[in-house]
Amino acid sequence: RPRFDLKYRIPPHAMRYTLPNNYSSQKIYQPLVFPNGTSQRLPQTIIIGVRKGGTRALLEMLNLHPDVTAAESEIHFFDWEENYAKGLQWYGKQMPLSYPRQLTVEKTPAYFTSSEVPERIYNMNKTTRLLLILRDPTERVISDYTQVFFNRMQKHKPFQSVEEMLIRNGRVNLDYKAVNRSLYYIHMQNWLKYFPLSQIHIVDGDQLIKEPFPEMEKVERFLMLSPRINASNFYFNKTKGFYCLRDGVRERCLHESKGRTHPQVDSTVLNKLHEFFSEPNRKFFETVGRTFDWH
Ligand SMILES: Nc1ncnc2c1ncn2[C@@H]1O[C@H](COP(=O)(O)OS(=O)(=O)O)[C@@H](OP(=O)(O)O)[C@H]1O
Repeated sequence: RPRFDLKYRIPPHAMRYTLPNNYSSQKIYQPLVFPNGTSQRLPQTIIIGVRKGGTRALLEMLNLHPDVTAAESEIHFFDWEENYAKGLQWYGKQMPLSYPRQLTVEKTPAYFTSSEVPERIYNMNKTTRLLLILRDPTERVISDYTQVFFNRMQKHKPFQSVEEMLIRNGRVNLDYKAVNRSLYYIHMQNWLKYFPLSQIHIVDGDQLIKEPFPEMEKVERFLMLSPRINASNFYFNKTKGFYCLRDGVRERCLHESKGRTHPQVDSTVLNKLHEFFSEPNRKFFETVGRTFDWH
C-alpha cells in the first residue's frame, strides 16, 4: 500500500508533528465498506451552482449515468457553519452508497456565491471536479425573484413586485441579493484563487433547457465518464414546456417548482437590467475565455 495511506489509520493527535501546518482534522474520513463493496464516498464532483441555473436538472440528468450516484437533497455542508462544524464524517454520511467505479456528486447551488466555500472544498480535496451551471443573468434574477415570490405567497407573507425589488432610485438595486448572485465574474474570481479553470466545467443552462443532450455529452467528457447518456434519455413534454427524463421505461419530469412561469417584467426595467449586466458579463467572458449567448 502507498505510505500516505497510513495517515488514515493513525489517530490525529499522534500525527501532530508530522502533519503540514495547514492540516485539518476534517481531512480524515473513513467510510464503512460493505461486503458488496459499496460505501458512502465523499463526492469527487460537486455542482456548485448557480442558484436557479438549472442545478436540479443537471444533477438528475447526470444521475442517468450508471457510473454516477447523486445525493438527493442539497447538503449545504460547505456554506452552513453548523453543518461544516460537523466535519467530514457527517458530510460523508449524507452521501449515497456507491461502488468504487462510480462517481459521487452532490449539488448545493449556494456554494458558488459563498466566499468561504472554494477554500473549504479545496481543503477537502483539491482535485474535486466542479460543475457550474449558468444562465442568462437577467433570466436568473427573475427566476430567483419568482422562487421567493412563490414561497412568500404560499406562506401568506407580503411581497414586493419584481420592479420594486430590482430598481431603487431609478437604478438597478445592488442591495438585492438576487442581483449580486448574477454578477458571475465576482464569484468566479473566488473560485479561481483555489481551482484552475480546467477543473471547473461551465454548463450552459440556457442550452440545457433547449437541448439537454449535447450539454450532457460535454459533462460526461469533462468527468471522463464513458458516453452512456443518450438522446433517448430526454423527451420534450409539451405540457411542462421542458425536457423530461427517460430512464429505461421510467419517464419523469422535474418537480413543478422547476420551470415556473415568470412574471411579466416592465420592458424599461428589463432594458436596465440588460444594460447593467453587459459589463459584468463581458468581464466574466474574459475571465473564463468563453462567451455565452446572454443579453
Ligand atoms: N428539464 C428541465 N425541467 C425543468 N426546469 C429546468 C429544466 N432544465 C432546466 N431547468 C431550469 O432549472 C431552473 C431551476 O434551477 P435550479 O434547479 O438550479 O433551482 S434551485 O436553485 O435549486 O432552486 C428552472 O428555473 P425556472 O424556469 O425559473 O423555474 C428551469 O428553468
